[in-house]
Amino acid sequence: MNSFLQLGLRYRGTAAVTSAAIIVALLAACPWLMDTYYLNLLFMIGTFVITCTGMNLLIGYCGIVSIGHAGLMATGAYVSSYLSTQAGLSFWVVALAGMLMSLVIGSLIAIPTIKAGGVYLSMITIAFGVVIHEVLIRWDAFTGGPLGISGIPKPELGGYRFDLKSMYLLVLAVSVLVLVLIRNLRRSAWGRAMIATKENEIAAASLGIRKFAVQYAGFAFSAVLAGLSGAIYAHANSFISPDTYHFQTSVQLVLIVILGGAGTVLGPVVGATILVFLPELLQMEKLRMALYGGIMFAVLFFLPKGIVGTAGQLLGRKIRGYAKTGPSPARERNSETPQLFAHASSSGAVMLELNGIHKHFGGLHALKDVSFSVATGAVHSLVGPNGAGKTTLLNVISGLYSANQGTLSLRGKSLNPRSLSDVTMLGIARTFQHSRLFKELTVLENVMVGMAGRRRVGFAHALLHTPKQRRDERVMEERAHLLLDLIGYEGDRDMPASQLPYGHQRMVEIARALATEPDLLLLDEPAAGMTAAEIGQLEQLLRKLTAYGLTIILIEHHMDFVQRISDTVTVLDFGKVIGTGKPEEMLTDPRVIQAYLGAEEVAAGA
Ligand SMILES: Nc1ncnc2c1ncn2[C@@H]1O[C@H](COP(=O)(O)OP(=O)(O)OP(=O)(O)O)[C@@H](O)[C@H]1O
Repeated sequence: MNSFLQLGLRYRGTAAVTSAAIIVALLAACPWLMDTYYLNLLFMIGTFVITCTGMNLLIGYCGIVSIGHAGLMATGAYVSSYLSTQAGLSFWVVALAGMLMSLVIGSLIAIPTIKAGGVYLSMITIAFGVVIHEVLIRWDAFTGGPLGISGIPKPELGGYRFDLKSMYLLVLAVSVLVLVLIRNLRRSAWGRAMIATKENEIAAASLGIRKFAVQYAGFAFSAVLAGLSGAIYAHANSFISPDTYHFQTSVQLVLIVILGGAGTVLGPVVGATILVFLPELLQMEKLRMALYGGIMFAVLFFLPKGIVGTAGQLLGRKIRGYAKTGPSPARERNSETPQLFAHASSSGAVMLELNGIHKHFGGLHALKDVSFSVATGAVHSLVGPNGAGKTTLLNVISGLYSANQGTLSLRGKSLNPRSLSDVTMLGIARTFQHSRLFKELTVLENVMVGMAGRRRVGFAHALLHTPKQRRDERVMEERAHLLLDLIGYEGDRDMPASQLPYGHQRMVEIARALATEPDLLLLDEPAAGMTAAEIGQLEQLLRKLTAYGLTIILIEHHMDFVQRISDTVTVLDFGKVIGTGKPEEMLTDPRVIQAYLGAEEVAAGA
């Protein structure tokens, strides 16, 4: 049955490639099938597809809504037009120069944009678009001012001068290439890292993913594509002026992505086709902005996932680039995987040492002079009533918070973390009190994204789907399967994580943390919400991990579980350590019972 299913899905994959090839062939035949009016419209769609595929990377995958990309198109268009009209350089050289300048300007704008984040992010891009538009109007010597640049020559290749037909074919070829590149990227560790950062910055950082690196890569690539599309448009049209790169153009670009479906490979194609044809069909040139506003409102209200995203949902499967052409092939489960943890240190030595840790939140003193050490290969539990400071301590160890006072050392070396991702790379992984799986990613991808910090190939390898990228991807996929075997996950690994029952989410989150190859694993209430059977499975897993040499710090409220699994227990109350010792001693200590139950209940019980 399974092999029938796989055969069917493989057929479906081949059918998709064949259909795409037929559509491209039909589009390539268009110059001989239609008049110049429609060919011009198709050409416009192509230039939008190139820019908006880059913007889709930014909006749909990185979660950055740029409303200033018209400024980057203008950069490519003006630099290439200036160089070809003033210096007589060939289109191929000036287009490259336009792309490079867009990359430089895009990089300059990406830095403050990514650093600012949140609502300021889009405001910076709007300001950028407005500034560029002003520059185009006022810098006469370079831009020709309000009159723009005219007489821009058509590209030439080996003595052949391009006309509308060949420009259209060039745009078609570039659009197809760009769509393939983005599809490749989405299926790589870079694509997974981008989506992880967009969904949950903190969880992504806890896997060693540096937000700036992945978002900058997305911004830079989108800037290059905007520059390229600007250069192609300028040389096809022979004339450009500031009017082409108005604020309205930036809004139109965002609308194309959202209408088509942000985060879907084909979204920009569908969005651009509708937004180019619709005003023509409705003869609404003067009311174009009002029409865009109406469409934006309708899409956000009725189709928040855009046309392709919604169609994918309705069809019951994803039309996204990452949708696999078949389920992961049937494989033998392998729950004994010590090779995954070959680097773990020898037991007995001190793994982590905390000395006089203090943490304040304004007037609240959440941690007061916390000191204890954690032995390698041990399960060290942190217990204490609600608000005692357990999670705060885990946040300090994992680098999410920095301590106001005190020192930490890992394997005898001072742990002076600057960020969560730095700490992960030093060999500390964590889970969170409430599940933070990435819902847009599948179960398998959630585990694979845990390897993105250490095992990500170069951006160019990911874009081009090189043999090295394919090799690395296979290794990561195999490791992810082994980790899912290890946690005893029996369900569908290609299912989106959003559909997992809660207990499974917690276990998959542990597999994801293990994918970062830690020596020390921090678990914040992993058994919360689990059934008794699932807690039993968790217990077995933790025993196996410590047998492989991992050290575990566990926050848990299930005291019988803590008693069974822990080598050492530290009890916190009001941010202070009230004791560290063997579980049977600590959990029966009157101070601990009092901290949990409160003095009055203890007295009443006595
Ligand atoms: N980011 C923060 N800003 C302000 N106060 C905080 C912050 N994080 C924690 N606190 C406060 O610090 C104290 C300790 O909280 P913490 O979450 O560490 O306790 P806990 O022992 O993990 O509790 P629980 O078992 O309920 O999770 C609480 O009073 C909490 O409100």
